[in-house]
Amino acid sequence: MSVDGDVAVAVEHVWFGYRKAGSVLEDVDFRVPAGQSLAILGYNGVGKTTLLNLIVGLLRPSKGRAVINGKLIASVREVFELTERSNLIDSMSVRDNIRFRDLLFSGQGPARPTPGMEHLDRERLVVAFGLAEHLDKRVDELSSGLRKRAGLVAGLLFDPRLILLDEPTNSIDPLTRSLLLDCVGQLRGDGRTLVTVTHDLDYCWKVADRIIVLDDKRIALDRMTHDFADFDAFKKAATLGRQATHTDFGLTHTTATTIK
Ligand SMILES: Nc1ncnc2c1ncn2[C@@H]1O[C@H](COP(=O)(O)OP(=O)(O)OP(=O)(O)O)[C@@H](O)[C@H]1O
Repeated sequence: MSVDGDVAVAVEHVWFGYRKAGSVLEDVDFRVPAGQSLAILGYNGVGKTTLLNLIVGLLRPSKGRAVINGKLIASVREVFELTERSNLIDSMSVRDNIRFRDLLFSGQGPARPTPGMEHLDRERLVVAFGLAEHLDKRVDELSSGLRKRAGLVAGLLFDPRLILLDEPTNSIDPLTRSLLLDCVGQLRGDGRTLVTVTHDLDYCWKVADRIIVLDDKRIALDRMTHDFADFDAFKKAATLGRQATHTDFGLTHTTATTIK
């Protein structure tokens, strides 16, 4: 089964459910043209991570298909997925994780620049994300922000063409966030295909060409970001026009009632 030439990812009438959670996605259908930066949005638990896992083949649709175009993206090496727990093995150091990836990918796909394994601490990505001093720490000894940075760098070092990011801006500090936005902007400028699952609307506005909003198991909105006049209009659409209402949580002591 083939995919149209310039399509990097095809999600075709996909249905999926977990045994316990029941149906999660119903008839989800879209294509990601090569070189597009797509953001997938939607409220907690709507099925965004599930969709990413269907694309990379970790899950199998009950109906339809989700495929990566093998003509454009020829090997596993060219696909990088940053998962929420990060794509690293906890019990190994960051350096060993990168070595392991290098070993796994050696001989796969067309010749591409490989990270200088002997001088990892001097690799541009490692230096830029401030990882040099953390290379020999075990992943499970890193803070969650450092783990995210390490996961990103370990994936990007191998020059992927299809980059799938699950909540990349979660738990990172403002400086790293701005580095990440810069980095994603450059990857987008370089024609890589990006699919980001996120709640970060500012990230979408800055580095996504298109947003898909999932709601109630289906695609509720599929729009190009340049279609919106300004960030406020974008934000309204991306949140499906819903607004938080004021809620009294009963946590204040402004009333003089005491429990006896
Ligand atoms: N392994 C699993 N087994 C059973 N149910 C699951 C599993 N993973 C996710 N679910 C359920 O499927 C639904 C979709 O989960 P998913 O993680 O894809 O949502 P999400 O949109 O990424 O959420 P969030 O924004 O909170 O990260 C949720 O109801 C979740 O509880």
